Amino acid sequence: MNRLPDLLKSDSPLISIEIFPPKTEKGDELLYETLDTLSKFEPKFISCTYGAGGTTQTRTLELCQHIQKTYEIPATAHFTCVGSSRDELIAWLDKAAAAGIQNIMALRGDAPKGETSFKAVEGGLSYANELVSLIRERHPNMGIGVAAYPEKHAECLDADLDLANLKRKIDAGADAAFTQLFFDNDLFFAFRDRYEKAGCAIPLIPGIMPITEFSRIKRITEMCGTAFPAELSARLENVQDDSEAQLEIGIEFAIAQCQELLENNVPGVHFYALNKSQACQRILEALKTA
Ligand SMILES: NC(=O)C1=CN([C@@H]2O[C@H](COP(=O)(O)OP(=O)(O)OC[C@H]3O[C@@H](n4cnc5c(N)ncnc54)[C@H](O)[C@@H]3O)[C@@H](O)[C@H]2O)C=CC1
Ligand SMILES: Nc1nc(=O)c2c([nH]1)NC[C@@H]1CN(c3ccc(C(=O)N[C@@H](CCC(=O)O)C(=O)O)cc3)CN21
Repeated sequence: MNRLPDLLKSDSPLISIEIFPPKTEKGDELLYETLDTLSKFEPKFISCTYGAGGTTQTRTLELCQHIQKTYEIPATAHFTCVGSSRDELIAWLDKAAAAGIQNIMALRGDAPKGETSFKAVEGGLSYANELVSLIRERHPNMGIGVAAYPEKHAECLDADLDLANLKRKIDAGADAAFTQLFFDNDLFFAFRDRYEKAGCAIPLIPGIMPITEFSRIKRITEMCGTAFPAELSARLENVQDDSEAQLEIGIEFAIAQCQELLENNVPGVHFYALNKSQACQRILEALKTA
């Protein structure tokens, strides 16, 4: 009952949380605190990134096991094609399944730091749809999430082509699509219309990143190719030296954003909590009482 297709059958929205493996002891402490706090809201799953933003690939499975054992919340392991041959990918998938992981976020992955474009290794895979096919072939019962880009993936020159590439991942057997983070709901709604018209039939779940600090969000939106509304940017710039005020603006914005999405029938919300608890805690509290 912990696989994505089962989790999606529930009547309540699919609330999920994304974290990343820290590199330092202090980072570990922050993560464990965050998990203690956010697990109380009983998210349907907690996902852990794999080599994202220059972080490590080696701790994803260990942290997923920790989540399942400590909180009895299903974990979703992110997995990418970066740096691995087909045989190495298969070995990791077998290890994940043996570790009790029942859901995988199947990604191509970003180019490693310092490199400008993604290059498959010899005997490796080039696109996420190939990874979805490989998972379906080796582990037919695995729940599979894939990434969707309301504002188009930065490398793809054409929005319709990018949508066709998303459709390939769906046709290969993905169970749900999770969007890149965005701040403009109208962009999401326009994308959802195109997604449905293109015959994409699996649940499309918006990915939301609460703003916690202006400098961090600027760096992350650049990495993700996400538009930042001018009005929001101006409001944050006005309080450049006041981190409390930035956090408050971020929380208020995210609550309103999530409420509008839920009023417009999204199947859930995936939170890019990224090891911070405070903003998500306040947002989840507000959504519960709304
Ligand atoms: N490491 C992690 O945990 C996470 C990584 N990501 C990032 O998402 C981005 C890409 O990953 P995915 O969306 O899974 O990649 P993808 O393979 O779906 O798409 C990558 C690019 O290739 C194009 N493309 C896809 N399939 C194609 C095909 N068969 N033929 C020709 N072109 C094709 C797409 O339009 C896109 O521009 C990366 O930037 C990835 O790192 C997102 C979330 C978490
Ligand atoms: N292109 C792309 N790549 C991704 O990896 C990715 C997306 N998009 N979109 C959604 C989420 C956001 N991701 C992120 C974003 C930021 C950090 C991050 O804050 N990293 C730390 C690194 C800290 C460390 O090295 O320990 C940071 O402070 O930037 C991690 C994953 C992963 N996902």
